[in-house]
Amino acid sequence: MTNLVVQNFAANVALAIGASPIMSNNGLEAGDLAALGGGLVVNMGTTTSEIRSNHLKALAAYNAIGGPVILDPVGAGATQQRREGVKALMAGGYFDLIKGNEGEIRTVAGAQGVKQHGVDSGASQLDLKDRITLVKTTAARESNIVLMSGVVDVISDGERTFTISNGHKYLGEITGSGCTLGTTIASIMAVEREDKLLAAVAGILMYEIAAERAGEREDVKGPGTFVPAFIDELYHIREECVRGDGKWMEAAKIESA
Ligand SMILES: Nc1ncnc2c1ncn2[C@@H]1O[C@H](COP(=O)(O)OP(=O)(O)OP(=O)(O)O)[C@@H](O)[C@H]1O
Ligand SMILES: Cc1ncsc1CCO
Repeated sequence: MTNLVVQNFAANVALAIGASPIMSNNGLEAGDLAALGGGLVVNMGTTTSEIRSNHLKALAAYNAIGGPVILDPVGAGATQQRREGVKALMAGGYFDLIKGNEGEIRTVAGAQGVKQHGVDSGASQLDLKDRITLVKTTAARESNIVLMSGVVDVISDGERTFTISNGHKYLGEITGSGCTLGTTIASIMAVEREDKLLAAVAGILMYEIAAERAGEREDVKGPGTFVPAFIDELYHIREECVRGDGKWMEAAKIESA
């Protein structure tokens, strides 16, 4: 259940990595979809009160059978409606993973006075140490996984915390890079059920290493040519995985925090 801006992009990212997307804004069919064994992304990017009620129905359906659910509180710190929306969703069920940029995760954590001017985070207000502490404590409080994306991503399940420094600047110059990172993670969480943090880290690395490969290509001249190259590189990493070739992971820049 993603926003109207990125639906097509998110479906293409899902296909590239070998997942099987279905864009459904109808909470009444969520029970049938949950039974298929996939994951759910609840993305608040273009939410209305009607969409929120569908999100809550879907959340209940996936929670009922333990299917993995991700919350992407897009633009959470930008408007009062979105701040209230985050609270309503978090009170309405369990999210296995909450992901967002700095402004969004600060809002999820309950910080006052966060001022996002759009869906982007804007200039960072926190140093890396404070970002790590915020992510770790919020994950411990919610008993789930929290991912704060950015140039350096911070992810924690409250006990294990990692920073990941892969990615490419063009990810910050296109719409939906955070949203489709959520699509990627949800797809892997649907398959790797034992260790959700491992699933999420694998998704981040696949996504960001594909972005690095795309950004370095000679045919990529800027954000416009980056998007199709990025989808191709996600597809290439998926093909390498299918062949049992895991060399792509040697590019991982991950540290325990
Ligand atoms: N300058 C950058 N260098 C490397 N990676 C980046 C950069 N900017 C963003 N990213 C990566 O892009 C992805 C999305 O992160 P970002 O924080 O930009 O999401 P977002 O603000 O929620 O995006 P959107 O609202 O456009 O969906 C992450 O994988 C992040 O690591
Ligand atoms: C630009 C934009 N506005 C609402 S959702 C979205 C896509 C990036 O999250």
